[in-house]
Amino acid sequence: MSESWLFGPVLSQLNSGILVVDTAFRLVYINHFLERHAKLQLLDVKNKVLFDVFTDLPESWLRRKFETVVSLQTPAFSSWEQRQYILKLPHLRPATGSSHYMAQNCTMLPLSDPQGGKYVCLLIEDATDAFVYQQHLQQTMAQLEQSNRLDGLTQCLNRRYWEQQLKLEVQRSERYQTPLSLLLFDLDRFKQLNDRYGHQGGDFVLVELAAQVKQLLRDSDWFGRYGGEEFGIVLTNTDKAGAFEVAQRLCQQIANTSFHYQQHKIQVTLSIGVAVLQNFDERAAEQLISAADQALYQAKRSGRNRVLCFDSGLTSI
Ligand SMILES: Nc1nc2c(ncn2[C@@H]2O[C@H](COP(=O)(O)OP(=O)(O)OP(=O)(O)O)[C@@H](O)[C@H]2O)c(=O)[nH]1
Repeated sequence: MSESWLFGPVLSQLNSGILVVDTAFRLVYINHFLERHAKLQLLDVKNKVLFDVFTDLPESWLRRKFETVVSLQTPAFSSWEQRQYILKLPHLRPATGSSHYMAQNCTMLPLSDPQGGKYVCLLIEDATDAFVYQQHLQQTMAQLEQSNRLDGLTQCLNRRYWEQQLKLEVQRSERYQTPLSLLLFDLDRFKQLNDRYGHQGGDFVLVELAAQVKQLLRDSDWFGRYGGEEFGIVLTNTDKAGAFEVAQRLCQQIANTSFHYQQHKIQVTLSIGVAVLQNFDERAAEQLISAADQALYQAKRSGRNRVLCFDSGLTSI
């Protein structure tokens, strides 16, 4: 008994693409799924060369694949992870991020007719759901990684990540014999500011200040929030003179800035401690922080709104 009554409806209802070519790459068959997605009719394309009908195909790759399938008489596969699609077909989903085309898992099957004619059948399975899911996952992972590094309020680096970078920079500095400096700065009389403008006013100043500071730094510097209103900057490839210059510019620029909060113009000043990497033992990063912290403490004690450097003695500029 012939089963053609069965195959016709099944092939036309199938939610996967079927395409058959002979050994000269002439189209023998496409099913309804492909007619619909590629906006073609089998009658119009039958006997035409595959690459003339689908002009975007990876021709030389596909020729090699099909020839191997015919000569070895074994199937070949291509997943969307290796090659997102073979046939450039639009997908039917509303928004899928970076791709407008259907991601595909493809199987290439060797076929023979009763007269011994050879063919390749390309089965195309729509894998766009898996592709979209993976994209969302990657985006979420990237966002997570980002938020793991940043301080939630000011969007500069959080202390943990900043300290990791400081340690790495100390090692790099040792390996390449380059100078490394550290600034620790703290807002002056920030408690008064909070008392006067409320905690939200204080937060506003921290956010705006961080944005200003970022603009003054190089991409290679590491700017992080060390604690409440205390921040640290690792200045790569920067010696004492360079670090002083950056610190002073920062100090002056912030002192000359007004932060506009509600109807208020808020002025703040910074005290900054500077330290330069001098030894390379395993506690070098901690010692550098401690030296900058001592300089910062002295800057506070000697009147605030100033830069002090820690070296053999504490030097004011
Ligand atoms: N708004 C706001 N305030 C914070 C935050 N973190 C810490 N603070 C406040 O910062 C203030 C720091 O006060 P102090 O350590 O006394 O220092 P100061 O008033 O800045 O005085 P000096 O450092 O001596 O100039 C405290 O009132 C903290 O509550 C924050 O995330 N947001």
